[in-house]
This record gives sequence, C-alpha cells and structure tokens, in this order.
Amino acid sequence: MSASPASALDAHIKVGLGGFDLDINLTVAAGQVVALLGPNGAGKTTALRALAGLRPLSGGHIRLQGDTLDDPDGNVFTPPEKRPIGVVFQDYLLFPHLSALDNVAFGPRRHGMAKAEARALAARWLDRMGLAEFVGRKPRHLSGGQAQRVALARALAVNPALLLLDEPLAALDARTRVDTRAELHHHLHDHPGATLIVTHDPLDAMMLADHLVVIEDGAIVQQGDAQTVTARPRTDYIARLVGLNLYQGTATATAVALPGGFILTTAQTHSGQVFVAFPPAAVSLHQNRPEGSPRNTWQATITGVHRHGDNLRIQLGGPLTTAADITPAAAAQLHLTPGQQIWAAVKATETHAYPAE
Ligand SMILES: Nc1ncnc2c1ncn2[C@@H]1O[C@H](COP(=O)(O)OP(=O)(O)OP(=O)(O)O)[C@@H](O)[C@H]1O
Repeated sequence: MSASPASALDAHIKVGLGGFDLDINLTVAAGQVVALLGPNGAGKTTALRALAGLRPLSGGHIRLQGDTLDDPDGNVFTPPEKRPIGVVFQDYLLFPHLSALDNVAFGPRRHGMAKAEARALAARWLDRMGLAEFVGRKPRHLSGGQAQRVALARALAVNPALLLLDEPLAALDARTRVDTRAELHHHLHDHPGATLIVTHDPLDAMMLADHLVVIEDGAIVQQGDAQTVTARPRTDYIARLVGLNLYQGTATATAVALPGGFILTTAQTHSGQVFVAFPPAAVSLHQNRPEGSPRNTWQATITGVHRHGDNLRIQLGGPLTTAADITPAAAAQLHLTPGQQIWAAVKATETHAYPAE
C-alpha cells in the first residue's frame, strides 16, 4: 500500500515471533492522532516496539517523512536513538536519579544540543505542561499525573516527527485519568507531528484520536473514525467495547437467518451477509411470551447477573447469546436468578442491520 503524500508515517509492519505474526499497514498524517486499539495479545506493543526500533521487522517497511527507517529487504535498519521519534512508555521510565528538568533535557542533549540550551528548552516544556514549580523534583517526588506530563514533555522536547504513546493513562487512578486525558488531548492537538497511541481502553482511543485502527491477532479487523467504528462494529471484540450485542447472518429482506437457525427481524431491508446490532438496553425481559408490535421474542436462560452503572446487566444464553440491561426494580419484579428461563424481546426498530461485506 502506498501512502498519500500527506502521510508522515507510512509503515507496513511485519514481525514474526514464533507462534505469533503481526502484519499491519499504518499511515498517519502530520498532525493526526491515530489510536491502535485491540485486546490483550493483539500485537499493539509489538507494533510500537517495531516503530521505535526496539524490535526488528521481518518484512515490510517503515518510512517517516519520506525517509526509510526500516527496510529489511534492502538491509536498512535505523537504531532507536537515530529515529526522529518520541516515546512515552506505559510506566514513563523516567530516570530516577535525574530531576524533572534534566529528564526532559536528556533528549535534546542526546540530539547534540548544548547543555544550557537543552535545559532552557526543558524548562519551557515543563512550564507549558503546568509543571514550572516541579522542575527540580526527582520522579519519586512527583504524582502519577505529574510524572506522566514530564514523560510527555521529554518525548515532545525533541520535536519528534512521530510521537508514540503506550497506554499513556493506564498507570493513573480514575480521577487523575479524567484530568490528564483532557490535558493530553490539548497537547496532542498542538503537536505538529504524527501521533500513534497504543491502548486497549476504548475511551482513551475515542477521546484522544481522530482515527481508530483495531487489531486482533496481529491483523487489522476494522478502522475508521470513532463514530463509524462504534456505529458499525465488525467483530465481537469491538461490539463489546462499544456495548452492543452483535450477530452475523444472511438477510432476506427484513429477516436475518443466524447460523444456529434463529431468525432476527430487522427494520432495514438487505440481502446477503449482514451484521445486526442492538444495545443491551433494547432488550426487555418477561415472565410470559410478550405480544404486540413487530418484535423478536425468544426463550432464554439467565447465565449471569451483574451491576452495570445504575442498572443490572443480565447475560442470556439460548438461541442468542445476549446482554440485557434492566432496572433493579424490573429485576426484583421478575425474581431473576441464574439458570432461570425467561422470555426476551427486542423490537425490530431497535436493531441496526448493515452489510458485512
Ligand atoms: N518476545 C516474544 N517472543 C514470542 N512471542 C512474543 C514475544 N513478545 C510478545 N509475544 C507474543 O506476541 C503476541 C502479541 O503481544 P503484544 O505484547 O504485542 O500484544 P499487546 O496487544 O500489546 O497486548 P497487551 O494489551 O496485553 O499488552 C502475544 O501473543 C505475545 O504472547
């Protein structure tokens, strides 16, 4: 795949690790923020390490601003320290014996900047991050959120063509995370280079990135902007991320036949392979078979009951594996217990069908 001229990063990352193969194409434009999202073991860290030069490619190429950094077929490999790339690792990896200022000055120094100039630049970055009063502190005397900002300042201080962030908010507690996410959004917006965020947190991906690339088992399964990916998930993993029930089947007009034989009625007319998605809140539960408007009804078995926000999430087995969200009052009325048989219903108008091809 060739990249458009506007692409800062144009990469075909092929890495073989014995039993695991990663093979993905990634392009990121200057100023664009792309999130690489996927479940544990999908290959996100491997991709990030390959881009940073910490893991050699077995094939493909990495080009940044037109320069080839890696091309195993042409015997090109650029060592990590020679890449115009800034990395914020998951656990920040600040030098414990250096002050915040010297941590940030380290990168520019290594790129050949004079000491006084590098320290002045570091001070400006820390000031920009709201850390002017912490310049002299060692990492162990910084909070998690402050250390994260120092790490970001350190990565940005070398004016990288590509900024790589590995689970940038994972080490923070829930409250700090919200504030830091908003700040990070602001700083990424100002960064003129390309940014790639590796995360398994869909909220981080959707709040911080312009474009999502979802990988599973070493390959891209879906990509697009957050709105498209969340509206039309194409795998169970993505459907779960965005909180939807998802099925694939064969449509004949509004009837979709699932592999087990169950027929789902949808509001849209299609033919051929389609996905059908609906949110757990669209599923209602009843002691007796419900009658009425065009709806899907089936007898299900309760396999699990969990709290979900203010509601209860009920896991259902049977002809469809489904999640249903109901209020605690409704649950009490139905005396729900695992193993119990119950009727489930979803209106055709609450389902969303879209082509699978
Ligand atoms: N050095 C290695 N040798 C062999 N296999 C490896 C090596 N490092 C990682 N793997 C395997 O490669 C696959 C991808 O791992 P990777 O760490 O890239 O996934 P990830 O998407 O970052 O997962 P997580 O979200 O858990 O960090 C996994 O199956 C892992 O076990």
